[in-house]
Amino acid sequence: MSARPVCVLVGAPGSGKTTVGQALAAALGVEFRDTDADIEQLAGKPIAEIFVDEGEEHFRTLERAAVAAGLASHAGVLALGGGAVLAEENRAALIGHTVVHLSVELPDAVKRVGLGSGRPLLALNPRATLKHLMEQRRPLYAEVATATVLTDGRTPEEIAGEIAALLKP
Ligand SMILES: Nc1ncnc2c1ncn2[C@@H]1O[C@H](COP(=O)(O)OP(=O)(O)OP(=O)(O)O)[C@@H](O)[C@H]1O
Ligand SMILES: O=C(O)C1=C[C@@H](O)[C@@H](O)[C@H](O)C1
Ligand SMILES: [Mg+2]
Repeated sequence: MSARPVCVLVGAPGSGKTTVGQALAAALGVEFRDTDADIEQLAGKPIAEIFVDEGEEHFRTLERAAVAAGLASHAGVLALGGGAVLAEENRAALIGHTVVHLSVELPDAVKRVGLGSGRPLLALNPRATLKHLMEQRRPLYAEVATATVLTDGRTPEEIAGEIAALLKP
């Protein structure tokens, strides 16, 4: 069945895509879907294990397929993995969609991801890695976003409420 998401969420690790996405979907009364969870379900193992067993390139291949499938078939809120915007194919696929960038600055992102457990790219030195990832990706999130919502110092419910208001026709 063909459908399109009411809202696609992008942002750095710890920006709250999964947490805010679930709150937003509940507020709108629609389903929530997360490409990271789709990939784990398809692969039958956690993302951290995919990185160890098959490598990041293989993960990115699975991610491009999960992004394309989600954009083509999910009618609710769709959260993308933090690195999905790195692929030109994914950025092109997002054109024409309602894409909200959950922006976060380094201090809040570090607090939220903690020691980076379950996030293979952040396993070593989470603060320095996050700083680098965020600098590299900020222009890419801005490129695909149709709106940017600030998340620092705000609760997931407040953020979801702002996005829900933005989505009203
Ligand atoms: N606005 C917020 N305020 C405080 N804590 C938050 C906020 N948003 C998310 N968190 C917490 O930060 C952690 C990371 O959030 P979440 O997993 O939703 O981020 P994400 O953007 O989906 O990350 P990833 O890219 O790794 O999937 C969780 O423990 C969550 O409870
Ligand atoms: O920032 C990233 O590159 C990633 C973020 C997560 O959502 C997962 O998609 C994976 O751990 C890679
Ligand atoms: Mg997530």
